[in-house]
Amino acid sequence: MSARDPAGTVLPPAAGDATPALAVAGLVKSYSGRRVLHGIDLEVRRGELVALLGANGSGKSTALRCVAGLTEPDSGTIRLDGADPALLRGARLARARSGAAMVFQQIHLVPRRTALDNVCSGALARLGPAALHPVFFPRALREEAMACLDRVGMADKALERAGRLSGGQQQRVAIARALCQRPTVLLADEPVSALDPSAAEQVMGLLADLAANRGLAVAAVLHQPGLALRHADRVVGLVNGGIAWSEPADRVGHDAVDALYAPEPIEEPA
Ligand SMILES: Nc1ncnc2c1ncn2[C@@H]1O[C@H](COP(=O)(O)OP(=O)(O)OP(=O)(O)O)[C@@H](O)[C@H]1O
Repeated sequence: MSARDPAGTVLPPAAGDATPALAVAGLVKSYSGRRVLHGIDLEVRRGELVALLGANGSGKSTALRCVAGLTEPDSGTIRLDGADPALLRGARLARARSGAAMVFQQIHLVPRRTALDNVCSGALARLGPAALHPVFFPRALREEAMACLDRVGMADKALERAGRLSGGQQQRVAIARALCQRPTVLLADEPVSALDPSAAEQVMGLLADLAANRGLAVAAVLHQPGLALRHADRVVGLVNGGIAWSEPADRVGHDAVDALYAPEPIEEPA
């Protein structure tokens, strides 16, 4: 079990804690008989931001969705904090699953509700369906949600309706909502694709900060190699459902990035 601060955020591990927050091995997934993931291996440690790059259809989102439990893999193992959700049932399964929170390009806040109420709903997995309705939000949850908003620099917008916030602000609120789930692993699927360059830099800086200073393990699918190289600790390149390379960000060369997006050679007729 990871150590947490009073607001529930994971703290950096004690020296010597070798269990990766996320360990994926041999992940295989097919849709309608067509294999789209060919045995993915991926580890993300607490304190680390890993960016996944690859062309459209290379399997990045499918890999994240398998980790989040939104898609069932054909085979392979996924361990969250050392536990394999596929082997768990009931409350233990729910606890393991809530260890991985996800944010998306489409932010999916409830626009009529305040930022604070949206963040409180991140506790749904812990508190049950009652957490869906603001009338039932306990005071301690509201305080925790405020701490999460503060962490993403949005405390001053807590009582603003979510629909009135800018795209970048909404994504920050969505990240705060994910934090309110008290995850160890934060999965971000194209978190900045809908944002302007300045907001994208800020949100990526926030994700890097949550990894470096809050001990979260962050895996982010990105379509902007520059953002990946600037903010990630490690970059993983996917090609056709397989991992082509995995390197510390400061060792990734332009050629390796360009190769991910090279068009498939057109086969000449015989
Ligand atoms: N629900 C689904 N049903 C059928 N095929 C799917 C489904 N989801 C994804 N695929 C297919 O799986 C392959 C990998 O898709 P995936 O969305 O994981 O790729 P991606 O790298 O995230 O792409 P993009 O950058 O375009 O979002 C694609 O060929 C896609 O068409």
